[in-house]
Amino acid sequence: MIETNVSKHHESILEVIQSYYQLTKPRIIPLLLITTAGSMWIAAKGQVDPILLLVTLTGGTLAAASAQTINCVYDRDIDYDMERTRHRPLPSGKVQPRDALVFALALAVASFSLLTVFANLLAAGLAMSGIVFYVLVYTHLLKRHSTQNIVIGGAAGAIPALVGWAAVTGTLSWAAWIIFAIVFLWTPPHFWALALMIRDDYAKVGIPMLPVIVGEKPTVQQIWIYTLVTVVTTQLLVYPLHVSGIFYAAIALMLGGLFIYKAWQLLQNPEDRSLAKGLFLYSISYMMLLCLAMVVDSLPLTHYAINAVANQLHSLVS
Ligand code: HEM
Ligand SMILES: CC(C)=CCC/C(C)=C/CC/C(C)=C/COP(=O)(O)OP(=O)(O)O
Repeated sequence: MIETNVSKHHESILEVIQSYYQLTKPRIIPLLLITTAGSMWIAAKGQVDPILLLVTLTGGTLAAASAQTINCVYDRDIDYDMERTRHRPLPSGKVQPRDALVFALALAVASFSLLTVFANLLAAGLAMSGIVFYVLVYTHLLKRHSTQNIVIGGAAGAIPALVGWAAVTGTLSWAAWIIFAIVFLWTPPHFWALALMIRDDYAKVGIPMLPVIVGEKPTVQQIWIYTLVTVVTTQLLVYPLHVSGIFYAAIALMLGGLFIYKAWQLLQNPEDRSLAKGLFLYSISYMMLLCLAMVVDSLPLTHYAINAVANQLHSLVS
């Protein structure tokens, strides 16, 4: 009897923890952290202090979790009406809105303190501005009112790249803004590909996502343009900025080529949902591998290997 009660108690604690965990929309956070890491490695020229890395990624996680939790509180009405989001902790009644807000505040305070003490005030301030931008500009001002919601709101998702750069250098340089721009420009193809697949859900609750308002063809045209501009922007780190080298340039071109190819296929068949799904899934691998290439390219070992190969080639030719 006692045993049953104890195990029930444990089960409910676990359920509560799981509900709070779900409030943070945890599946998106790793990719935000990968962009932060890519930025940190370039900023540190391949030699990142492991403690600073840990602190920055933890602070970034706490800030993103806070932002997502507040978004869950704000959007609990429409989340209840959409099939995809109905089972989230607030619409399903597992967590009370007030408790979720206290949780979000605690996460934000923890993030700000950690980043201020162990990184710097600029990194901490940027993380907080990410929360404010995502909640105020995207969730409150734009999401329900403009077809440009995710274009402008997408800036919030690009802020972690600035946080990473700031944590390492204490300032923001051109390169930091280029990495910001890469994530910013990548967001419309990433999200609109998904929105093409689930536009009926958004239409049902009156969210003016681009495919709901203008239809498939103009949406895929926009996706096409943003994809091209994203791929061109990735090369600015190589030229004129010279912060990344030949390894990154080659990988970014290959990944970009495939991104363009998939966007082109969709441009030819705007109503094909499996192509939209393919582009959405690829957009995630694309960003992950692109940031990984930034990291590998920045490592001293990579410079060493590329110089060795270049010297070999040189001696073969001469
Ligand atoms: C305003 C900007 C953005 C919007 C509106 C958006 C929206 C979405 C939505 C609705 C999903 C589906 C999630 C679900 O099924 O619950 C998704 C998935 C995802 N997003 Fe975004 N996204 C944005 C920006 C970003 C950014 C900046 C990143 C990271 C750099 C990102 C990373 C991901 C990942 C990794 C997934 C897949 C999650 C999974 O495995 O289910 N997103 N996004
Ligand atoms: C530095 C810092 C704290 C940055 C925060 C950035 C952040 C949390 C970006 C997330 C972007 C995102 C996945 C939006 C989901 O849209 P949605 O909420 O409209 O999706 P839904 O339809 O699933 O609710």
